[in-house]
Order: sequence, then C-alpha cells, then structure tokens
Amino acid sequence: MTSTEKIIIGIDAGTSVIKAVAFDLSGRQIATASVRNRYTTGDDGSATQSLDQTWLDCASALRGLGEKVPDLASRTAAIAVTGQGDGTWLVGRGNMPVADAWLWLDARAAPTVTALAGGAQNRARFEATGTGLNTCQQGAQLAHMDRFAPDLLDRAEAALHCKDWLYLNLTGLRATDPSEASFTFGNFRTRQYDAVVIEALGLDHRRGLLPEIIDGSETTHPLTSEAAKACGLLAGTPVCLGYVDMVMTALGAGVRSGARNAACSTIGSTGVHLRAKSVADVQLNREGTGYVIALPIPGIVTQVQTNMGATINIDWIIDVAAYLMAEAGKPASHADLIARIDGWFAESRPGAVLYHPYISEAGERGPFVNANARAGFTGLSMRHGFPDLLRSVVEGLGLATRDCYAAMGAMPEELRVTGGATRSVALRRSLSAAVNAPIRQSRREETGAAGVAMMAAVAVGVYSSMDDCIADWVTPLLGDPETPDASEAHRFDRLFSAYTDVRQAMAPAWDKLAEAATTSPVGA
Ligand SMILES: Nc1ncnc2c1ncn2[C@@H]1O[C@H](COP(=O)(O)OP(=O)(O)O)[C@@H](O)[C@H]1O
Ligand SMILES: O=P(O)(O)OC[C@H](O)[C@H](O)CO
Repeated sequence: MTSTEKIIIGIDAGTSVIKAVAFDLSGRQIATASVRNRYTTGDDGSATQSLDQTWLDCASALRGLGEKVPDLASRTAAIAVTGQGDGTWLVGRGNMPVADAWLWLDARAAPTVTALAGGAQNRARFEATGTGLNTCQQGAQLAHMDRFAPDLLDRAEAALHCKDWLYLNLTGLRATDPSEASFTFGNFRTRQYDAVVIEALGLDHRRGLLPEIIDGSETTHPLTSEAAKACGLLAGTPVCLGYVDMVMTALGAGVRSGARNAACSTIGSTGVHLRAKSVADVQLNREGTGYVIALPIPGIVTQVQTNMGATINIDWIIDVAAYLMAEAGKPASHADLIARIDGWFAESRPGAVLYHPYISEAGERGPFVNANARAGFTGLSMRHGFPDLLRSVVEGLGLATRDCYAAMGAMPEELRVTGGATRSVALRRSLSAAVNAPIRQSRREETGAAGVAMMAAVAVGVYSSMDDCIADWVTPLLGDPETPDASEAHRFDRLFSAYTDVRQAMAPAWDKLAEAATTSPVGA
C-alpha cells in the first residue's frame, strides 16, 4: 500500500453538525459523513446537550464514513478530534456524565460574569488568559454552578469540553488541550493552568476538576477496543486531541501560510475573527475583551474577537420570510430562500440602513460583552422593503467584523474567509468593503476537520512541522484575492461610524428591555 492510500480522519463536533472527514496524507479530502447535532434551549437561558448522545452521534458519523471509504479501518493512520468550544461537560465516577453539558450558548452564568468582571482580580485574570469573561466560558459557568448548583460540581470528577469528552470516549483518557486550558484557566504564554486565574474565578477548591493538558500535535493515545467497535475502526489507531474548533478552522482556512501570520474570519453560526501573531505581539485591550487562543505552532497564538451570532442573523430573517410565505400558502424551504439572498441583495440599493446583529439570546461578546445586547435595525423609512432589510443584515455582518478587527489594532491587509455564508458574493463584497481589504476565500470544504487532521499529520510524523503541513494542505487552496470596491469602502466608513455610535448609545436601553422582559408576567 502506498502512503497516499493512508487516511487521516478529522472529526469536527460543531454546534449544528458533527462531521467525520477523511483526508489523504497530502490533505486531499476524500469523503465526509455527518450527523445533525441536537441541543435543547430553555426560557431560563439554558442551552444543554446530552453527552451520551454526542458520543453516539460521533460514532455514527465515523461509521457513516466507513460506509463511504473502502477499507477505512485498515487505512486510517490517525484520528483527530475538535469540537465546539467553551461550555461545561462534567463527568463523574466511572466517566459517567453528571448532567447534560452547558453549551457556549448557555446564558445562565450572566449574573456571575457581572460579579466576577467587577472583582479586583479580574484584570490579573485577563492579563494571564488574554480573554475577557463571558457567559460562554467554562470558568464563568463553573463559578456560577459553584454558587447556585454546587451539587453538580460535588458529583463531578472532571470538567471537560466537547472535544475532550469525545477524546475520553475514544481513548479512555481525561484530558484537555492547551488552547481551551489557557484561555479559560491559564496563561497563553506558558499554555499551562495559572493559579492567579483559578483564584480570580473563585475556583481554588475546585482545582481538582481540571484535567491534564496534552498537546495533540506531540502526543497521541490509542483508540480503545470498545471505541473501535463502536466506530468501525481498529483498536490502537492513534487518536489526536485537537485544539478548540475556532483555531482549527482558522488553521485550515489560512490564518497562517507560507510561515506568515494573517487574519481570518469564519462566518458560521458565530463570527470568529482572528489574527495570528507571536506571543510578544499580543496587545491586550483596556476593555478586557476578546480571546487569545493558542495555535498548534510553538510561540504562535491568535488574537480573537468573536461575535456571538453571525449566520444565525441570516437564518432569523430567512425564517421570518419563510413564515410569511407559508402563511400565504406558498411554503419555501430554508435552502431555497438562502439561495435567493444574493438576488434580493442585488435588488436593493446601497443605502444607509444599519442592522446590529446581536440576535443571540446570550447577547454579544465581541468586541464588547453585554448579555443584554439585542439586534435592531436603524434608519428605516417607508421606502425600505424586504430586500433592503436583507441587505442590511448581510452588511451588518460586515460591520460587526470591522468592529472586531478595530478592537485588535489596524485593519488586516488581507482577510482570509471561510464558513457557509462566504459562498455568498454579496457577503464577501460586504466583508471586503467593511474592512477595506482584499478577501481570499478558502476552497477547502471542511476547514475545521482539515485543521485538526493537520495536527494528527504532524503528530504521527507525516510532516516534521506545522508550517510544512500548511504548505501542502492550506496554501494551494487559498482563492485569488477579491479586492474591495472603493466607493463601497467609503460608504462602509460612514456606516461604521454610525454603527458604533448606535451600539454605544443602546446599552442603557438594552438593560431596561432586559429588566422589562424579566418582570413581565408569564403569558402576558
Ligand atoms: N449563499 C448564501 N448566502 C447567504 N448566506 C448563506 C449562504 N449559504 C449559507 N449561508 C448561511 O450560512 C448558514 C450555514 O450554511 P451551510 O451551508 O449549512 O454552511 P456550513 O457548510 O458551514 O454548515 C446558513 O444557514 C445561512 O445562514
Ligand atoms: O460549533 P461552532 O459554531 O463551529 O463553534 C462554536 C465555537 O466553538 C463557540 O462559539 C465557542 O464559544
């Protein structure tokens, strides 16, 4: 068997879909199998997911891949796993789940975030982690559970993240990776836990819940025979624990290539905007927001600002349209309506309607943190119709992207983009005009799975360094630069100035609305 026939499987356990993707050793995608992910939301702001179901769905995706790739089990050189970040996946005795996981979408920790963010030690915590506190994070969620549901933590033996839970099921080992460990509980300079951070979160007495940190690009563990049976693979196959999906996706999409650091935006359910840099170049902002997330490259991290919601804003307005069409007796599928977005956009005229894309129930986290922030249109008149609303939602994603980069220094000279919505020409043009920089869209279909598979490729010695791997797996798939239209860039300069004015002015109103919502009688 030649080396090109060997396969690396990348698993990307996302919030909407769990995917298993087969790549050959030079990075060519061979096949993909996926299972829709399921989670539950509640009126109390909860967003939870079954641990057992997640593992079953992951195993089912792997078996599905086996149905598509001949001799997958014997050809698999390594399996690598990444997944949705943040959130709290508690396991107790016998590695049994303690409760359903609290996802990154879970808003229940909001009061604890407010209390901790006002604490005397919060700046020291931020200086170490490089990461502003928000409701998504495990640190805030554990601190909240410690105050309001201590029994959960009393019954737990380890606090894991999604990919860590899957790694535990694949290998039997409780561990986490350097990225989530350092931005949540540690220091991005050392990639280790940091006592100052754990103390600032008030979690000294829960320190024992934090698992061992392992770097998947250096260390793998063998697939257990039980997991092998469940997934249709061979026991002993090396398994690599990836970094959090946000940086795996960026790695696969070109946040670094040709040994150069670049900027990359993922326009997925959430919008993630990252700049790769060396540790010494990280500039921590005064407001204490954003993330610093390690890359699996020595000394290189990403400085990150992330919008809580990106494509969920598009889905929201499309769902409004779908509802009206169904009421009118002309039902249309989500996919049909998504396909019409560029057409509607072209029908509307470039104007001055703003949309702030804070549609998530959890508010916003980048470049500012406010659990009460909510979406809104500004500047509507009688002349505006549905295509104009749609345009402003798409342009709002461009403005939110610019807002995030503005909080990290100068605008990028080139922006690499990935995510389902970047298939839209209108969205790519809006992003390009908003940051006034050329855009390069990665032609890589599954950037997250590719990013984590690249870690396995380095771990099992297919490449001697990540930069060598990037040269084969990433650089050749970068699309040609799409340059911004000068007059559009000028319009976006003006829109952006109004955009920041409006979002700053709205903060007290959002607080009043949140209060009104909590004091409204149920059913009123
Ligand atoms: N052509 C498009 N125009 C605008 N938005 C799009 C387009 N395609 C996808 N999207 C947005 O991205 C979301 C995810 O799309 P999907 O095709 O499922 O992406 P992925 O492959 O990343 O899962 C959609 O629900 C929609 O909000
Ligand atoms: O599951 P997706 O939307 O790909 O990723 C979610 C992120 O990891 C999350 O936003 C981290 O807070």
